[in-house]
Amino acid sequence: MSLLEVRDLTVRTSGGRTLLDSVSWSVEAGGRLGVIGESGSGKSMTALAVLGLLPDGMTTTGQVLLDGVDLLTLPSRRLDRIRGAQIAMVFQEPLTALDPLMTVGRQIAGPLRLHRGHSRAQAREQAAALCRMVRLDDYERILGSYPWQLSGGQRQRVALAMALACEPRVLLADEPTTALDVTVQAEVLDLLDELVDRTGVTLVFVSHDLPVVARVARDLVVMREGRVVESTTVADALAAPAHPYTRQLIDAARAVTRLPFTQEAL
Ligand SMILES: Nc1ncnc2c1ncn2[C@@H]1O[C@H](COP(=O)(O)OP(=O)(O)OP(=O)(O)O)[C@@H](O)[C@H]1O
Repeated sequence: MSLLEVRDLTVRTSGGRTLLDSVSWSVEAGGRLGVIGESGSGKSMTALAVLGLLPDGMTTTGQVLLDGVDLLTLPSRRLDRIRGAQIAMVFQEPLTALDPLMTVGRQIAGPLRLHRGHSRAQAREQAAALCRMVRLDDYERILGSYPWQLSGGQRQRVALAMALACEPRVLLADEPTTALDVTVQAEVLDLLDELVDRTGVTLVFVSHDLPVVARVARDLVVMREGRVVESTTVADALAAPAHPYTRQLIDAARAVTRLPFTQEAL
C-alpha cells in the first residue's frame, strides 16, 4: 500500500472555479515524488490540500490517504497532530513559516515539546543536534538568532531542521530552493538529498523547476491547469517523455540549462 495517496482530489473556489480537477498520485514509503508544472498549474494547491490548509471557502472532494486513513475526513484536532509530526513541510520562503519574534532555538524546540513532550533542556539539546544535522555549524549563534538575522540558505536549513525534528514520515517541500541563489540552491538540494537518504523520510517535492526536481525525485507527476497530465519516472521523462506537455517542459529546460538525458548524469 502507498504511504501517501491523493485520489481524485478536486478543489473548487466558493465562486465555483475548479482549481484542481481529479488529481491522483501516490508515493510509497521511502519514495521520492516530484510534482512539476508551470506557475498556476495547481502544485501549491495540491500541497495545501494534502495538509488541510486550503484557504477558507474552498471545497474539496476526493481523498488524501495517509497509510489508508483519509486526512480529509479527520477532525481538525487529529489533523493538527498529524501535521508536523507525520507530515512535515518546507515552503519557498521560510520567513513566512518562521515567527519573526521568536529565536530560532525556541522555534526548533517548539514542535519537540508539543509533539514529543521533551523538557526544555532535552529540546535545547535536540535543537543543537538538528542544527548539526543540517550543517549549521555555528549553531549556538544560530539558535540565539531571530530568523531575519540569518541568510536565506541558513533560514532554509533551519526550516528543514524544524521539519525533520519529529522524524516525520512524509516531507512535503514546496519550491524549497526557488528563492535561493544558484550556489546556495545547490547546497540546500544536496543537503535535502542526503537527509532524505539518511532518515528514509518519504519526499514529495513540488517545483516548477525541472532540473531541480530531477535532482531529488525519482517518480514524477506533471501538472497542467489543475490536472495531472502524466505520471512517470524522472528517468523515463528525461529519456523519452510521453506526453507532449512533458516534452515541452523538458525542451524548455534544456534550452536554458544543461539537462541530461539520464538521471545519473545530473
Ligand atoms: N487563494 C486563492 N483563491 C482563489 N484561487 C487561487 C488562490 N490561490 C491560488 N489560486 C489559483 O489556483 C490555481 C493554482 O494555483 P497554485 O498556486 O496551486 O499554482 P502553482 O502551480 O503552485 O503555481 P506557482 O508555482 O506560481 O505557485 C491558479 O489558477 C491560481 O490562480
